[in-house]
Amino acid sequence: MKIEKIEVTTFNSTSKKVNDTDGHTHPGPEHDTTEALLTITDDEGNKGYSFGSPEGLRPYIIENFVKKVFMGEDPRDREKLWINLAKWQRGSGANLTDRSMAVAEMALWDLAGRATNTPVWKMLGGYRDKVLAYGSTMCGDEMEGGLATPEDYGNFAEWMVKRGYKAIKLHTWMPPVSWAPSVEMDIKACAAVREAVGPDFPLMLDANHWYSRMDALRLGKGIQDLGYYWYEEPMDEHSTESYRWLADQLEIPVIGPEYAYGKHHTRAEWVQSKACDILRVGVADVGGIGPSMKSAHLAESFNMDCEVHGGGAGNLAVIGGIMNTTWYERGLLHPFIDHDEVPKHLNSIVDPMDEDGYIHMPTLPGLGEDINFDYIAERTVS
Ligand SMILES: O=C(O)[C@H](O)[C@@H](O)[C@@H](O)C(=O)NO
Ligand SMILES: [Mg+2]
Repeated sequence: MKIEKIEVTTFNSTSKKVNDTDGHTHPGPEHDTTEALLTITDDEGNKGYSFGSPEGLRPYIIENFVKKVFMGEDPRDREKLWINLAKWQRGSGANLTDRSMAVAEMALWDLAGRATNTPVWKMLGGYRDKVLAYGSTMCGDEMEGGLATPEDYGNFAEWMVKRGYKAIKLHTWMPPVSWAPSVEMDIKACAAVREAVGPDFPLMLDANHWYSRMDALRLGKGIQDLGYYWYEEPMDEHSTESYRWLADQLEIPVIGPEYAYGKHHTRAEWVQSKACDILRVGVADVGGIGPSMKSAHLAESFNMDCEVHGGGAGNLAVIGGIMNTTWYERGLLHPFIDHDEVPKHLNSIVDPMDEDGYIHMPTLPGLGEDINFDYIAERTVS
């Protein structure tokens, strides 16, 4: 098997989500967008697919990095190809991102799964065929009836419990909301949710990223008193020592890192430094499924859980292949967003949740995405 073709199909679609000036996602008016599909084809006609952004898969990235490393190589040699791509990253002038690496690497996994009629989560070890989901809210906003007040969070939590979620994570208010960040308001929102769901329901807080140590400690103690299950990303994650300092002072488990650069190497530093009680990894954050599995296995070696950041086929596959995890992050949710609505470029969502709150691993070969190729072909722009 030899990689013969690497193509990016950019196509028109629509979205009901918009990003604020801090990059956080919120509901918005339906608008046109462009998406991108990477296709890798080998000399036996096997194909692997992976969705990404047109910017992350732009010709400069594909021609100068992905093709240089992948073309002519055996698509099954994922570790060799990923390492060689990672070596290019250092000299790429920050053009080759972990997220772009992840899209390219996941297309290799998808090709291998489709070629052998095997779901990727089974190739990764097939540890579980279903996983409980937690409802992960969007960041707070100032929308009437949205996530604008602690009561809004409490009401939405009641809805999520009725929908079947067995845990809930809040993302509270962050800039550019005019008065955010606010430790007091974060604690009020967490208290309203605790009140809404009762004393034993698992709750987590994913805070503002930019709090100071003292504010992060104050907030951590506040949610600790409310019996929260884990505390996530209250400070800039590039200060490992700040998280070691915080974790040392709190009973509530501190989880991370989510977005700190450095892949599985950074995660090794966090475990070694005792900067987290639960490790965090996501395919987009560390460059794909391979480095995610390395991170999860690292945590396992320390009897530590590793909770996966974000939804989607790649993260779900990692969860299906590892023992030391409990949840699938389903979201980001909002009262104005129907998470069960099927994106137009798919025939079905990859993470339907049953009435008991479980996501079942996909049965399709490869990553398991049920791609609507006709829709993509009809709206291809390049
Ligand atoms: O807006 C963001 O920072 C991300 O969407 C983030 O909130 C979300 O993916 C997350 O932190 N999950 O844990
Ligand atoms: Mg997070």
